[in-house]
Amino acid sequence: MSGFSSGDGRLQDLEAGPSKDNNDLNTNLDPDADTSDPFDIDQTKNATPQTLKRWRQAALVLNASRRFRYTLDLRKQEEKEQRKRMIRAHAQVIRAALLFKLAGEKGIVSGTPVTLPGAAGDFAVGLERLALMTRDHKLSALQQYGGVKGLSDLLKTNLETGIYGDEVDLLNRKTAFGSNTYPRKKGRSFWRFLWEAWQDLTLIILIVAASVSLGLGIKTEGLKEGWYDGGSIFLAVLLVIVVTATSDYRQSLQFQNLNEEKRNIQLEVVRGGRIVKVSIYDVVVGDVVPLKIGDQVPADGVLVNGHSLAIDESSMTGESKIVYKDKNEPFLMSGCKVADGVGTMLVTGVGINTEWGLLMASISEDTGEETPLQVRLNGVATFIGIVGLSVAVSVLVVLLARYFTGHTEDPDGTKQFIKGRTNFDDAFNDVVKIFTIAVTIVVVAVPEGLPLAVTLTLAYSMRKMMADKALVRRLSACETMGSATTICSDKTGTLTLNEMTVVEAFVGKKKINPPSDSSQLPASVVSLLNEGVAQNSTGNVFVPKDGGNIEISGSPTEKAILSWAVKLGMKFDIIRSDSKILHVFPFNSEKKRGGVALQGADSEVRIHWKGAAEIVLTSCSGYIDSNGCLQSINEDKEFFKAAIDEMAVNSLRCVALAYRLCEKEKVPTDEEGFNGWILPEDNLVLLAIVGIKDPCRPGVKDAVKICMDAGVKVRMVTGDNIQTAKAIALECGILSSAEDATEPTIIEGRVFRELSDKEREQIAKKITVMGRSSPSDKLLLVQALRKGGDVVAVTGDGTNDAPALHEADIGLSMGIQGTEVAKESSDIIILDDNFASVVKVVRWGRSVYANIQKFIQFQLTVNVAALVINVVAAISSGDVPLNSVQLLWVNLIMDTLGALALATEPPTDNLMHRSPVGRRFELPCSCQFPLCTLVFRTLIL
Ligand SMILES: Nc1ncnc2c1ncn2[C@@H]1O[C@H](COP(=O)(O)OP(=O)(O)OP(=O)(O)O)[C@@H](O)[C@H]1O
Ligand SMILES: [Ca+2]
Repeated sequence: MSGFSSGDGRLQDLEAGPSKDNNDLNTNLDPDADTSDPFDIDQTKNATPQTLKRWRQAALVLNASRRFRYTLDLRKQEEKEQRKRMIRAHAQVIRAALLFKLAGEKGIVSGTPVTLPGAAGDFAVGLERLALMTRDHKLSALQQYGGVKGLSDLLKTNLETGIYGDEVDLLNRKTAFGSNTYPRKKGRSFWRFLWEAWQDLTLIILIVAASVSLGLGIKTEGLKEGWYDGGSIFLAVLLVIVVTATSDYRQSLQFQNLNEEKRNIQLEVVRGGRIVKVSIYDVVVGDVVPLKIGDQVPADGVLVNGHSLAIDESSMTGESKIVYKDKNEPFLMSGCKVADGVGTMLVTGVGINTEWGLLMASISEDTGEETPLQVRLNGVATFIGIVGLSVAVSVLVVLLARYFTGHTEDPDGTKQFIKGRTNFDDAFNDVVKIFTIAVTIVVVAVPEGLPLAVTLTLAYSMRKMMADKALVRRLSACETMGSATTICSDKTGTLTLNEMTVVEAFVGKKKINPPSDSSQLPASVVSLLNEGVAQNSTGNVFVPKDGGNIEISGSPTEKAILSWAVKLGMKFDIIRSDSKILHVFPFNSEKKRGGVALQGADSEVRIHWKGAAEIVLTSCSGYIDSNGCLQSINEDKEFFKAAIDEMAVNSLRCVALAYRLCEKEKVPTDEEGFNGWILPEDNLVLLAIVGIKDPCRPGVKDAVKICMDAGVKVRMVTGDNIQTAKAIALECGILSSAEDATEPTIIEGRVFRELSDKEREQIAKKITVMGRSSPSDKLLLVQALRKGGDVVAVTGDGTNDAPALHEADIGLSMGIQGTEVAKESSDIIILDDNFASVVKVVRWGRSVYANIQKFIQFQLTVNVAALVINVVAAISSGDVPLNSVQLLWVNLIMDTLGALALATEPPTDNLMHRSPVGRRFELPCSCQFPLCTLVFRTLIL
C-alpha cells in the first residue's frame, strides 16, 4: 500500500522524517516509474487531470464531500474554461445581464454603461463608444477621434505627463467611466457551510439511527430515561457539524482574503508628470501607464508608443499566441501579459467594461488543489477504511447471529431474544442498536479526518507564513517546502538589499574619484554620458517644480546609474527632449544589455548601449579617454578587463556604457523597417564602466546557516558577473572559503549550458554558485537537480524566470521586484524579497509534516485500539464494551477536535536540525508506530 513506508521497524522520532543515514532517497525516484499505484503521486503541481481523477476514483470514500474538500474540482475547471470562451463570444450580452442583475440588487456600480450617445460627464467622449472601440478593435473609430493624440485630448490627458490626478480629477473620471473594480462573487455564508456539513453519508445514517433510538427509547423507558442514547448521538453529530462548518467557513474566509491580496496588483502610472505607484483598482480612464516586460495590462487601452511590444493574450483568448502591438494594432486588452518590449498605454476602459473585469466578476475563484500528502493520506485512509468496513460487517454478523440464536442476555439474566416470545418492537429496538454499533464502528474506523487534517494544517501554516511575509499561492507549496532539499536563490534583491549605488567609475583609463565628480571630465564626455544614461533607461527622474527632492524611479540598477548621472549634472528632461528616440532594444537578462537609437539635433544617429561590463567590452573597438579623445582599445582591453575584475572581486556589479554612430543609410525609414531593425552592436566606443555596490542583506548569513544545519543546500544562480557572485557568496556564507571556489562548484552559465544532459545531471549537485546565467540556465539546473532526486525550491523575479519557477517543486517569486508573470508562475510570493523569509517558509513547511505525523499516530492508535477491542469483545462475549455513543465521542474527538488541535501545533527549533524528508516522506505505518502506545490506548479504552 502506498503511503506506507518500507518500514524497518525502527522507532522513529516524530518530527524527524527519515533519519540522516537514509540514502534510499535516490532509489525510487524515477519520475515515471511505477504509475500503477494511483496514490503514488509525488508531485501534484503539474499532475495531469487523468492522474488526479484516477486517485480519486481509487479512494474508498464514504463522505466524498468531506474528504475532497478544498481539492481541485475538475469539472468546475472545465466549466471555467468554457465560460472564458463564452465571454469572448458574448461579452455584451453577459455584461448587460450582469448589470441588470446588479441594478436589481441595488445599483452599486458607479458609471454604469448607460447608452449616453455623446459625452460622459466633463468628457467629450462617451463610455459606450469608447468601450465599443476597444472591444471590437475598431481602428477606424480611433482615427475618427484623431488617433491616440486626439483621444487623449478628449480624455483630458497629456500623453507625456499623464492625467492631473488630484482627488477631483480622479472622482470625475470614476463617475464618468467607472472604476477598475468589478463586483465579486460573494463567498458562501456560514449557513451554507452548516448545510453542507450536514450532508454527509455517515452523519445522515447516524441521525436516522439517533432518531429511531430516541423514539424507541422514549417509548420503552419514558422521556426521562429514554432520551439518553439517541440524544447523545444527536449531540455528537451536532457538534461535528458545527465544528466542521466553522472551520470550513474560516478557511474560506482566509482563501478569500488571499485572493484579494493576489489580485491587488501595485503598478506604476504617470500622473502629473511623475511616476506614482497605485493599486490596479485605482487606475482610471485617461491614465497613462508605462508597460514593460512581465507586466499585466491593468485595463483596456490603446498603445501610445512602444518598441517591440509583444503581448501574450492567452489569458483572455485561451490560445497561446504572442501578438505584436503597434500603430496598426494598438488595442490592449486588460488581463494580458507583456511578453516582450516596452511601451506606454492610454487607458480607455476599466472594470466591468473590460472583458477581464467581466470574467473576474462571473467566475468564482475557488482554486482548490490537491497536495501530495493529501493524495497519499487518502491511500492510508482507504486502506484503514477497508479494514474498518470488514470489521464492522463481521461485528454486525456476529452480533446479529448471537442475538437471534438467543445467546445474549439482559443484565438481569433474561434472554434478550426468544423466538416467538419477544415482541416485534423489542426485537426491532435491539436490532437497531446492533446496527448502530456497526455503523459507529465504520464511522470510527474510516479516518476521514486524515486528509482533512492536512488541509487544516496547511491552512494554518499558510496563515503563519503570511505573517512571515510569504504569500502562498498554492496550498501544496507549504508542505512541499518542508521537504525541500535545495534552494536555488538568485542574488540580486534576495541575498542582497537591492539598494544600489555607484561607488566606482572609470572613464577611459581614469578612475573618477569620487565617482560623480564631473570636474575631472571634459564637458563633451559628460554630455555623451548623460545622453546615454537618460535616454537609454526605463527609469525616470522627476524634479518637482517647487524645489523639493528629486525623485528617481526605475529598477534598482537603473536608479543607481540615474542618480550617479544626476550628480554628474544630468538634466534629465532637457536631455530627453534634445534628441529623438528612433528605436529601443529593451534590456533583457538573456542578452544582458539594452540599447537605444537616437537622432540628435544635429540629425546624427547615435546608438547607446548599456549592459554587463565584460560583455559590452567585447563589442568595443575603441574608448573615449578622460580627455575626450577617441582611442583604439586593442592594447588596453586587458586593462579594462582587470579593472572590471577588481570591482567584481569587491562584490560590485559592473555596468558598461558605450555608444557608436550609425550611418544614415542604415537607419530604416518606415515603421516596418524599425520593427525589424536590429541595432548594430559592434564597433562600440566605450564611455564608462561603473561599479555598483549592492550590500548583502543583514541576516542572510544566519539564514543560510540555518539552511545548512537543516540539510538544505543553498545555491546561488545569478545573472551577475561570476566574480561578483563569488564575492557575495563568500560574504553570506554560501561558499565557505575561496579555495572551494573551483569549477564546478562555481560555474558560468555558458559552460553549464553547453554540457550534455547526462553531464549536467552529474555536476548539478556540485554547483554552488552559477554566474552570468541566463534564465534558461536556471531552468536547466532545476531540471538536472530534480532528475537527481532533489526537491528543488527556486526563487526568481524576472519574466523569463517563469519556466524555472514553474518547473521547480516550489517556485518562489519576489513581491517587490518580481514581475506579474513571475508571480503568476510561482507557488509562493516572498513579500519582502528577503532570503530569510524563504527559510522561515521551510520551517513552517516542516511543521506541516511533523503535525501530520503526530496526527496519524494519534488517529491510528485510537482507531486500531477501538477496532481491536470491539472485535475481540463482539466475538467473545457478543457484546461491545463501547456502545455507539462512546465510540462516537471517541471519533469526534479524534477526527475533528484532534485535527484542530494537532494541526495548529507551532514548529519547534528541532525541526531545523534534521535532514529534509525529500521526495518520499514516510508515513508512520502499522509496523512503525510505537506498539506500546497502541497497547496503552487499548487498555485505557
Ligand atoms: N537596467 C540595466 N541596464 C543595463 N544593464 C543591466 C541592467 N540591469 C542589469 N544589468 C546588467 O546585467 C547583469 C545581469 O542582469 P540579470 O537581470 O541577468 O541579473 P539580475 O536578475 O539582476 O541578478 P540576479 O539573477 O542575481 O537576480 C548585471 O550584472 C548588470 O551588469
Ligand atoms: Ca534575476
